[in-house]
This record gives sequence, structure tokens and C-alpha cells, in this order.
Amino acid sequence: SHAWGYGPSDGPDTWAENFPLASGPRQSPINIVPKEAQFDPSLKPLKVRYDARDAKGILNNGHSFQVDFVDDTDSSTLTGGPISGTYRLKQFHFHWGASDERGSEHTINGITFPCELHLVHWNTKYASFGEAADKPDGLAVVGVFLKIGAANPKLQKVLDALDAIKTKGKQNVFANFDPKTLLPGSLDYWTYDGSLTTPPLLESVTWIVLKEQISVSPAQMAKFRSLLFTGDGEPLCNMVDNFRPPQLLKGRRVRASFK
Ligand SMILES: CC#CCNS(=O)(=O)c1cc(S(N)(=O)=O)ccc1C(=O)O
Ligand SMILES: [Zn+2]
Repeated sequence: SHAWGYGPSDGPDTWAENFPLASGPRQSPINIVPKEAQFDPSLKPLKVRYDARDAKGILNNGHSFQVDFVDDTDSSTLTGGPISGTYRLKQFHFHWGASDERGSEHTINGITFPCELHLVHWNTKYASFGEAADKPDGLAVVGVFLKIGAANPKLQKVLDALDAIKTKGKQNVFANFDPKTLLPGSLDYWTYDGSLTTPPLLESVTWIVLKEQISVSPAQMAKFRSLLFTGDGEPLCNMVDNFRPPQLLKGRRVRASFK
């Protein structure tokens, strides 16, 4: 497997060398221009039903940290919105910057946010995540922007778990957590056909980016930035700026669920 990262020698500008999809027709993230997004009255409201008991573990995977969920039943699902059928929650993770003026992957009118939450779901018409991951309708990822403001109490349980997974490969039990508590009050969204934003960059993602942001405080951002890309015993490298910049739209339409 090809080593990739976010540094000068292995970052997003080098990914096309080993992952040709990087130059594909439906790459993510993108810059969202609300005025050019078309309101689509046929889009349904997003239906999010998560069960806190499905939370399993938290892992530093060397490019972010993720909270993994049990996905062998339809107990934590995403339905409605732009998708057909039932998608199961597999994991959520974040992307963030070294400082508050960058960190998100999607941008709005070129505006970046300090952090972006991704909740990854897979289409149960396929037998597993692995089967779904390379199908054009295989995955649905809900993106939520975090903006600097008051401390967000809903983030605290996740952030308090980071000290124990500081280095690459470390993982821990992470039980009894309902990620619905991380979502903003409004589920208004923009949606477009895109891809994973990390290698293998598979063009299998229906992106659902929420319009309303959630808050994060400077002290909470410092917790994200306390993680390391590197493993135990390796030279320290802070886990920051783990975001891919916006990619070309290449003719795609972005639809809005709201006027
Ligand atoms: C095969 C395959 C695959 C991708 N796995 S993921 O969908 O959980 C994922 C999705 C995303 S994102 N940013 O596209 O939602 C980032 C990172 C990951 C990950 O493996 O860690
Ligand atoms: Zn992501």
C-alpha cells in the first residue's frame, strides 16, 4: 500500500502519482457557492437515526482519528435526503488546521473553517462497507463545519478520549456515544456527487454538507492539535492540516435542500 500523508513530500499534490482517481471527474472536497446551488424541491429531509450503543472504539489512524461503530444491523442509519435506501453509519472523523483560519475540506464561497466533521455511511444494498466503497452510490458522508465560538459540550467526550490515542495506531474502547448529538439544529444541506477526500479517493460518495455549523472553542481546537501523525518512537509530527483542498467541479451540479 502506498504511503500518503499531508506533508510536502506525500501530501494532496502528490496523491495522483499513486492514486490516479485524484484527477477524476467527481473528486472531493469542493468549494460550495450557495448562489449557484439549485434548490431541489424533490430532495427529502435527511433522516438520521443513531443508537449510542453502536459506538465501539476510537482510533488514531495516522491521518485523523475516527470513532468506529458496529454496523452489522440497521440500528444506526441515514435515510431520506438525496439518497435512496438505507445507509449504515460506519465511522466519524474530523479534519482540522494548524490554526483557526484553515482546516475544513469543503469551503463556502471560498471561506474555510477550522474543522470539519465527517460521518461516513455505506449503502446496505451492498453486503459490506468494503463492497460499497467503490460503487457510485456506495457511500454517503454527512459533513458538518465547526466554527470558533463557545466550547461545545457535545464534543467533550470525544476530545477527552484523545489523550489515550496520541500516536498513530493507538486505539481505545469508545462506548455509549450518540453522534446525533454533534449535529446542528437544522439539517438543511447541500448535496453533490463526489469522492473520498483521502486515498484511495474512490468516487463513491454522495456528499451531504450541512448549512448550519456547530461551535468549537480555541481550547477544544488545541485538543485536536495535540494528536500526532507519527507513531511511538518516531520523530514527533503534530496531527494538523489533515485536509485536502477543494477540487474542480468539472460540470457537477450542487443542489440545495432549502431555499
Ligand atoms: C476502501 C476505503 C476507504 C475509506 N474509508 S472511510 O470511508 O472510512 C474514510 C473516509 C474519509 S472521507 N474524508 O472521504 O470521509 C476519510 C478517511 C477514511 C478512512 O478510511 O479513514
Ligand atoms: Zn473526512
